[in-house]
Amino acid sequence: MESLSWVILATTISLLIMLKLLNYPHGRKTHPPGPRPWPLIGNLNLIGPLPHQSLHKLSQTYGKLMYLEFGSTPVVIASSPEMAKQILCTHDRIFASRPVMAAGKHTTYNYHNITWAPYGPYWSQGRKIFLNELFSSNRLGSSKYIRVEEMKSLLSRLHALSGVSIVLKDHVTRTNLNVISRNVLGRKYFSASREEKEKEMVTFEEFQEMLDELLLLNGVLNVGDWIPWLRFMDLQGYVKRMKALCKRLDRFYEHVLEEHRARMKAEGDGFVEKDMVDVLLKMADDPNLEVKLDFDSVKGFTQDLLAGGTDTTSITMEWAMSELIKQPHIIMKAVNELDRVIGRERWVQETDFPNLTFIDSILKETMRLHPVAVLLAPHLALEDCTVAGYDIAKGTIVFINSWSIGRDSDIWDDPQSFRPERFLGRDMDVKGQHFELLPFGSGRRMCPAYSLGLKMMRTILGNLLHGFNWNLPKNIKIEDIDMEELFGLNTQRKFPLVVVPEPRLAAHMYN
Ligand code: HEM
Repeated sequence: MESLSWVILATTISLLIMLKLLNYPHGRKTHPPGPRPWPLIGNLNLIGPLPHQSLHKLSQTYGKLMYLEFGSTPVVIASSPEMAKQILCTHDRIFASRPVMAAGKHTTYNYHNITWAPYGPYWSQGRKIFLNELFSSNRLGSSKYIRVEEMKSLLSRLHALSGVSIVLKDHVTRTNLNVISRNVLGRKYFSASREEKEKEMVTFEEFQEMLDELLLLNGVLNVGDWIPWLRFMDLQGYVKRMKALCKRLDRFYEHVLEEHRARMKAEGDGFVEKDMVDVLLKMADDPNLEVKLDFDSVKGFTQDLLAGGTDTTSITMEWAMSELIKQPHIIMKAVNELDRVIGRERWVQETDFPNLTFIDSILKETMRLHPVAVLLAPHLALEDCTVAGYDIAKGTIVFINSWSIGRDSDIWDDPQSFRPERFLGRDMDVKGQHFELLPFGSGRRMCPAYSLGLKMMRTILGNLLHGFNWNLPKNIKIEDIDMEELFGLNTQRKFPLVVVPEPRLAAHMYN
């Protein structure tokens, strides 16, 4: 009896494999060109540890709209401005959802945040809250003092480290996390070191490590997502890690919410929202809200804000400084602009940016070559659709390869070179209207906080260059700076950039 079952199973699998091979491409649908998928694994064998680079190479053979199968899931990759425009603008609504994936389920309270929420009333209400309540120009204006204070504190911290080798990203991340947590949570909930740990439940390093793990797990190719019948085995152990991380993060959010709820209760009718968690908690209490928010929503949204606002900016700063240190003449040009526009007796402010066109070009050039979200976030086709004459079936997962678009020689002269001048006098911004440059995406799912991200990056980069000369540690030469990447939802340098700051302005400026 047992051997009969084995024969039936083997025959069924062979038949399935033969049907798959005979039926490629499927039915009458003409999906975009792409490599022939293998049974069971599809094209996963072609994807290396840096998926955006593997896909970039494949697109040079198969074209700017390419069809693959990851396991049994249909996937389309768009690698040109025109194809990105088709997905994010022409057919924006059809591609406005997110796929169901383990990261959304296990690390964001079962899709209760914005980033992983499927397109629908919950997402659209959350997005409105982000845009109208949390990132409105009024709110960004009234929290400017926090950004100014934290910027000053970064500059004096770096001044105290003059002549010392530092991991630049750690310092910028700390500043971002301070800004974001004061905005979102009302204060810094992290103690500076383990010695001070009794003051708070988590140190800055521990929280940073949790965020790194979160971003990594949100970007990994988890086999169970693509080959559903293997899901239960959790072959790479990612789901186990997601669940463990979620528990640790949840303890932290519970602690934050408990404090906020206690103040809300104590103040009763006189309660006034002081931070974003207050705003969200008040909404969770609102019976008239179109879609009910619960405490998981408050935690999910809070996590979006903390994770979205911290690493994105510091990773971009680290890439910018890595490129600049390799080309000191660009730093000289930037510093000349700063001396001319700002002078030596004040720091760069957010309002200076219309006059700092070269620094702005450095930022754009950094985001062209090193977009943090190299594949944006996955989009899901909600309906069958035709793009550039090809059929894309409902349920297809679409990635926009913004890394590849930034390296396309049809669009960019000498694309591999870091040349900020290419943006001078060119009418191209990063706000989702120019599909050649999409660091924040475009359309309905575009980053809702791009304006905060830009404010932070511009002032940090401007002041790092204004306040310091940057050297490499003695034993490191410019040729030693490699530009290897580590893939994740945010793609960062594989090896952190170590630099030595030397003050450039008079000592009183740093106090
Ligand atoms: C350098 C700064 C930043 C960059 C480059 C960036 C980039 C992006 C990108 C590429 C997306 C996905 C777009 C798509 O799916 O097509 C995104 C979405 C998102 N970002 Fe940002 N971001 C930045 C800063 C921030 C900040 C400061 C926050 C919050 C404080 C934030 C919160 C979010 C959220 C919640 C989403 C999900 C939107 C949705 O699915 O509807 N980001 N961001």
